[in-house]
Amino acid sequence: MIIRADGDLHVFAVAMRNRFRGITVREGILVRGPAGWAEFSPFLDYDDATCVPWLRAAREAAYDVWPTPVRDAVPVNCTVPAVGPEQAHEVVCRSAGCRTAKVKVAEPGRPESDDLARVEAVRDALGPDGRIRVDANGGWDVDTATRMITWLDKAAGGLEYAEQPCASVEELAQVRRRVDVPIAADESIRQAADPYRVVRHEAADIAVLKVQPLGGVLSALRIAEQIGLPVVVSSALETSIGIAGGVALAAALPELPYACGLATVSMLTADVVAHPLVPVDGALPVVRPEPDPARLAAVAADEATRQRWLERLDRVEGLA
Ligand SMILES: O=C(O)CCC(=O)c1ccccc1C(=O)O
Ligand SMILES: [Mg+2]
Repeated sequence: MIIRADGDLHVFAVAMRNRFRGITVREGILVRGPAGWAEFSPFLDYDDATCVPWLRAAREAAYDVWPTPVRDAVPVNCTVPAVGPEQAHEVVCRSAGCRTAKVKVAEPGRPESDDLARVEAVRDALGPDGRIRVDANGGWDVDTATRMITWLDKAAGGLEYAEQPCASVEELAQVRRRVDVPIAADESIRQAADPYRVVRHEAADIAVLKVQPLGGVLSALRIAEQIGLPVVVSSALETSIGIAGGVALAAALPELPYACGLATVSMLTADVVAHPLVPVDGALPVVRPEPDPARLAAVAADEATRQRWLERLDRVEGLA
C-alpha cells in the first residue's frame, strides 16, 4: 500500500522559530487518505531505512483507525530550547498555562554554566510548584551526567526526571544507579532495534514514546502496554497533522502520569490548520484537525524541495 495513490499530496517547508538540536527548518509531506490526513516528516539527515517506521506511521494515519480515547485533554510540557536565561524565562511565561517545562541541556560547545542558568531561569518563571525535566539527548558521559544531574537538580529546586543523559543503554543504567533523579529513555527506545532492552538493563524509570519513529499510534501503544514503565508521549516537531497522532496515542493510554512533550507546534513559524494544536490551560484538546487550504498553500515547498521529497518517498516506499 503506497500513500501516494490517493493524490492530494503536499510537500511543506516551515522554518523553526529557534534552532532546535541543529534543526532550522521542518520539511515533509502531508497527504489525505481515506481515514484522515497523514504527515511523513523524517529528519533531513536520516537515511532511507531509518524513514521506514515514519512511513508506516503515515500510512496508518491515512488508512487505519486510531484507538478510542479515554480522556479528552492531554496535559503538556513547554519545551525550552538551549537558549539564554532571558529567552528561557519568556518561553515559560508564554506557554499557555503549562505547569511542566522540559529544558534542553548538554548542547555541544556550550558551557555547563549555561545549562544551570537556563534551569534557574525556568524555575523562576514557573514558580515553586511547577515541574522541571531536562533532556540531554545523550550528550554526556557517565561522570558528566552524574555531576550535571546533581547540580541541575539543585539549580532547579528538584528535577522531575533527566531524559537520555547518555547515549547508550549501559551508560543510562550506570547513571541511574548513581543519582536520585529518575531517568527517562528517548533515543534508547526510538532508535533501538529492541525498545525493551532499556527495561532488561534497568536503565530507565520512564519511557518517552514518539509516534513517527515508532511506526504509528498502534505500534507505539503496543510498546506502551509491554514496556512496563510510565510513558511520556513526545513530538518529532510535526505540524498539527503529525501532532494529532501523538495526541491520539496519549489519549488512548490507560495511565498518563506525566505531561507530554506535544506542545511544539509553536516552535514552527507556521502551521497548516486553522486551529493549531497548541495548549489551552496547559493541555491539548483530543481532536484531529484538518489542513486549511490557504495555510497549506502558504507553506508549500519550492519545486526542487518537492521533487527531493517525492523521490525520498519513492525510495522509502520501495523499502517498506
Ligand atoms: O518533548 C518535547 O517537549 C518536545 C520534543 C523534543 O524534545 C524533540 C523533538 C524532536 C526531536 C527530538 C526531541 C527530543 O525529545 O529529544
Ligand atoms: Mg528527548
